[in-house]
Amino acid sequence: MVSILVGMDLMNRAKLDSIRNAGPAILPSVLNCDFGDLMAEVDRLRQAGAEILHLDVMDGHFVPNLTFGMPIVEGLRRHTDMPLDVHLMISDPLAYAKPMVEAGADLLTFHIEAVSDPVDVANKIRDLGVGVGVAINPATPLSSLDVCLGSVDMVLVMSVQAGFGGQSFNPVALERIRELRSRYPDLLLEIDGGINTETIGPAREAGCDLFVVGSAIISSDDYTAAVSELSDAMMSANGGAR
Ligand SMILES: O=C(CO)[C@@H](O)[C@H](O)COP(=O)(O)O
Ligand SMILES: [Co+2]
Repeated sequence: MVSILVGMDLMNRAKLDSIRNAGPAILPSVLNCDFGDLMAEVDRLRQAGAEILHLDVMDGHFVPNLTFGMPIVEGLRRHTDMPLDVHLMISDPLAYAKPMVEAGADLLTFHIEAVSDPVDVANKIRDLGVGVGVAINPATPLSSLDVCLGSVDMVLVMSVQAGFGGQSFNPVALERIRELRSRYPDLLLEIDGGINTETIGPAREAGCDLFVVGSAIISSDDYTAAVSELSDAMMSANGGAR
């Protein structure tokens, strides 16, 4: 069991490096895809050029929406070698961190609003051998992250209130990305919510590395065209804020 865990840790750390080196990158969220055809949806996203998957885990308690847990993550892990970026919108991230890692998560992100001791949560997730991220909702003061920024690999700046796909982009996220980028030049920054061809460029100019996109891809009839248009908008923006 120990050697299996050690092997899994090495694999997860390698995937974390590939996430870190992928930026700037588009991460499709499967939240609004066809769950009756999930693995084919993942194949379509992969063929469209996606390299990392973003998985939105919601518990119906921290957010008023319920999605999926370890069995789906584990099924996706067996189906694809893409790194799995797991966004935990749950009230008790430590209760599920180890099972999520065992299911195949490569990067586990908890919400700052959900925990009382974010340093302890970050350290315990890191000890599982995966990358650790902290997410912040638009209404939460950015200063609440200060205590744990030295303990995480990534900050996920929410550009919508966590809970649902298809919401409108909140530009407060751009100010936050700018501020975090200027204070922490090497910190991995991800943005999530309302990212489309209009918003991805400004987010890159603000200094963001990873761009989660749900409905702007999934509501398209042609995932390849959607990813390509997003990629063009992302790459033509000046990412020099870093
Ligand atoms: O975490 C969330 C929502 O809480 C996201 O990952 C959404 O799934 C992104 O969807 P769009 O806003 O791009 O439709
Ligand atoms: Co998300």
